[in-house]
Amino acid sequence: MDPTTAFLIAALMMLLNGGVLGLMHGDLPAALRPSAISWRIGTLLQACGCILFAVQQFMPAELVLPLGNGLVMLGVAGCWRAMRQFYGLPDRWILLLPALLGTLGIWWFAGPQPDFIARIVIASLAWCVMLVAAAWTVLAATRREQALSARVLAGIFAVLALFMLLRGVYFVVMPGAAGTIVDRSSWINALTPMLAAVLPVIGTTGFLLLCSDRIRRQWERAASTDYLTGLANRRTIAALGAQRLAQAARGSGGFALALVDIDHFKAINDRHGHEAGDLALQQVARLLQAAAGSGDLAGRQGGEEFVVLLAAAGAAQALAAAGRLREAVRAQPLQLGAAPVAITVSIGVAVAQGEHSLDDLLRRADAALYQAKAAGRDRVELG
Ligand SMILES: Nc1nc2c(ncn2[C@@H]2O[C@H](COP(=O)(O)OP(=O)(O)OP(=O)(O)O)[C@@H](O)[C@H]2O)c(=O)[nH]1
Repeated sequence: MDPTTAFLIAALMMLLNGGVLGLMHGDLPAALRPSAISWRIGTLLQACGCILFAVQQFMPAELVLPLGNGLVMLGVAGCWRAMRQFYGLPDRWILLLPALLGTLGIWWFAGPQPDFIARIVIASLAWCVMLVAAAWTVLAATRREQALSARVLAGIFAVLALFMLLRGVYFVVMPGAAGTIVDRSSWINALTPMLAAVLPVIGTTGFLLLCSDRIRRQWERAASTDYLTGLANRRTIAALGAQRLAQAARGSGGFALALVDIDHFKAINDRHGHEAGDLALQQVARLLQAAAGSGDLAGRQGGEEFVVLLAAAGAAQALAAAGRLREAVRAQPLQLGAAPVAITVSIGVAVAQGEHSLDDLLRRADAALYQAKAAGRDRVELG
């Protein structure tokens, strides 16, 4: 296929893909929309640039080359910006610098000082800088958010950067290979529009997968954690507790459960307001999590009641761990303005003894908690 037709087909594919992303825009969560808009603008600019490349024989070179290259490079900058927005990184005007410098260089070597090789080198460099930066943005983020789609997208950026680099080197090493980028005699010119279409076409699919992966993770997090404290919620505790109970029943590791209840919590709400009550819950959650051992898991059971799954070999170890939880909460009063509010917790502990139901263990811990409350609160009892 000749490069002109290839550029036109590539532009059409880019516009169609941008259009699909546009149709899905309303379904994306508000937080992802700015990034999706930047990606769409990026694909649109690249498509416009490709159309100009396709019709470059019919227009003056000093106009069409800086304009076409400028549009494509700004489009790549748009995709890079989209990635930064996706990962919550700040907007920086410097993101536009490679595209602007590249356009300026191409204008200079198309008009005042015509030089095909210089134009290719400048365009290759500008592309490489932006693509490597975009790949780096995505790869750095995948350390926090491990998504296969992110790796695929980073791979697309990296492969394109490599192609642009090799293309630049090819034209420098083979100076007579072609006179323009739509010259049919060069095989690399036939490949260029196809590879230029990879980012706005395949990359758009990767971008949509990235969005759907982010949405799935957010839903999973929302379904498994408590919205107020960020701890595991009752559903997660039930699932993980049942797992650990089964492991303990098979003899692989001891397991105990601590049911932690804030003392006189209603009084905090009544005296200082519901918001202060929420702050108290958040503080207790933080302290329990910090005091829990590496193999333990703290969760919010509901209201002012927490559960800590303890990797404890026996009653003595479980009581010691629960004692540390109680001390940690007691040691840090809630700072509400000038007056610190003392917070204590009562804890009921139950050690797994071959039960097969977490509810049985919870019932024992609840009975122990009742004893702790009845015995004056701020204490630990074994069930
Ligand atoms: N601020 C706030 N309060 C909550 C939340 N969930 C439950 N509560 C309140 O927690 C209080 C629980 O009070 P009670 O069950 O009487 O227990 P208590 O005052 O802690 O007394 P003891 O457990 O006997 O020491 C009620 O006033 C609930 O309204 C919440 O998410 N935020």
